[in-house]
Amino acid sequence: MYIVTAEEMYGIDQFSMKHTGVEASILMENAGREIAQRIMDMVGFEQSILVLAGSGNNGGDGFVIARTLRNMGYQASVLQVVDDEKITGHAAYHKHLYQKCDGIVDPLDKGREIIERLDKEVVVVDAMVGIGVKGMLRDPLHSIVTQLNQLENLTISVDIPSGLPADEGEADFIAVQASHTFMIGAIKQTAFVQHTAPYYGEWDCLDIGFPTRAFEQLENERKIWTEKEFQHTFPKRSAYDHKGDHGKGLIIGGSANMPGALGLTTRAALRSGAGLVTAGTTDKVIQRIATFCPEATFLTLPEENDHLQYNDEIEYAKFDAVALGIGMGREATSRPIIRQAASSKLPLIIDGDGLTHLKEDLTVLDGKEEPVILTPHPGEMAMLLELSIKDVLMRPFYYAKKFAEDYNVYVVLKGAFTIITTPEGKQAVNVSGNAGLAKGGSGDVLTGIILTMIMQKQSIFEGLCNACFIHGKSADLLVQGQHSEHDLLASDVIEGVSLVYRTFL
Ligand SMILES: NC(=O)C1=CN([C@@H]2O[C@H](COP(=O)(O)OP(=O)(O)OC[C@H]3O[C@@H](n4cnc5c(N)ncnc54)[C@H](O)[C@@H]3O)[C@@H](O)[C@H]2O)[C@@H](O)CC1
Ligand SMILES: Nc1ncnc2c1ncn2[C@@H]1O[C@H](COP(=O)(O)OP(=O)(O)O)[C@@H](O)[C@H]1O
Ligand SMILES: [K+]
Repeated sequence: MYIVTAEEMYGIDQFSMKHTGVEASILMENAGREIAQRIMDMVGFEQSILVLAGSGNNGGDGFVIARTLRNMGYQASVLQVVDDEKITGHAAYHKHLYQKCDGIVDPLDKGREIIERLDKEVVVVDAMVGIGVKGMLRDPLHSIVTQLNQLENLTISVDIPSGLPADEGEADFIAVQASHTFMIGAIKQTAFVQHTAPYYGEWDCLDIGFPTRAFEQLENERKIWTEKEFQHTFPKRSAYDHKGDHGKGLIIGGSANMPGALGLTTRAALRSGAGLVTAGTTDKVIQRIATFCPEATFLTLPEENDHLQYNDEIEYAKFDAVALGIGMGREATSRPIIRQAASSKLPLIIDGDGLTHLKEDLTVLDGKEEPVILTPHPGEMAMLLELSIKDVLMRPFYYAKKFAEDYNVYVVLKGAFTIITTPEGKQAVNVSGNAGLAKGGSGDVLTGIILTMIMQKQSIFEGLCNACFIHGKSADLLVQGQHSEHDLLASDVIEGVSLVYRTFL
């Protein structure tokens, strides 16, 4: 499923109409009928349904929904939240149809009273404004939305909660707080932005017949990565495989105060299926983590002040990929390791403290031909871009893409919705995972899984998406079973990888 801005959605619309000849009022009929079907799955005959219809095509969807529900025997009526003369075009056509089918339309001047007296059992369908919203809602919509948000009624938004912008980057708005949103044709970008996502409530995205080609012509490819994509792309193993077929990974990091991080990454890489994993770290760290990952091999690296020190004896050629920076600390003596690893001919993952070192000298990426993967959380992304965390959270798609393109790297911007971006700007969002992962060590586990995935027979992009999917799904399956979001530990997430494989493969 594609993730779009408002402008891209209008582009899909125009393309579909131009290239297939489908009419806008038919798309509206499809949208309204699909959503009505979903409402019927949720609501009983005994409940009344009040559709709030606005002036644009979103309101037009509302009239189709009300007509379909009434035809199926439901008690539905429309409160028109704009004056009659504002209803034009396809919305006017569907209003006319609705009224010809004996549909009731209450006018705007009754609006305040109707909403004030609304029984809490009444289901509200919000078809006031869709992706055509411009700026802050004006009255009467502003006051209707304020009123509505104080009620506890089940509220189902059509396409997008009214008032909410479809595009990231907007801070000032007032919007319907929906219980459910049924998006039409494609997922709107703000469904994955931290301060706007909660307005959608639970959501689903419905197909209304836009042709695939309409999505393929989009300049920015943004998709959601779900179990379908995971199952479709995850490489199968052959009966004759040997350990060399599943990658020899090197993990460099660890310091006296953070030995566990490296242990988590190493064990996660092993559990997710790497052929061989070597942890390159100080002798002290090896002593502390060796029993946690008995299948790993170790490479003792020199240290100074309990931190890794640059050394030119690492034989990179023996490995297929490197992950670097985990629990490494920020001592300047460790920094040259980044340049050294970047000059190896291997795919390179830079995580945690490695990103802080990288920021000191981004020229280490110059001319590197093999894939480089950065795995920042929003704080690290902000540090790399010299912005505030608030800026990054406001436009995560834009900033991840900008950095990926500017530096020719893959960016895995972590969070409740992790955004994976290729150097060409293609993006995917992983939605698996839960707040049980908001704990120290979760990111280290992800890095281990990423290392393994990029060494398997799949593209780097697919490998990154699958790694994020596995990591989040492990946490999801574990909190559905013996764990909760409170007690879940990063080390549990490693063991949960088995559950993911057994459930989905
Ligand atoms: N072919 C299509 O174009 C389809 C469109 N669909 C629906 O059409 C919607 C987009 O339709 P439109 O482009 O007509 O736009 P909308 O219906 O989203 O909104 C435009 C209307 O909202 C009013 N408005 C905008 N900003 C406002 C503000 N700040 N305060 C108060 N009123 C404001 C405008 O005056 C205008 O009348 C989608 O969200 C979707 O629900 C669906 O019917 C599917 C097919
Ligand atoms: N609320 C959440 N919902 C889903 N995933 C989350 C949530 N919070 C954190 N995560 C995931 O957990 C990981 C945390 O990584 P990071 O912040 O680097 O942690 P650490 O540095 O402690 O290892 C990321 O993969 C992130 O996507
Ligand atoms: K709406």
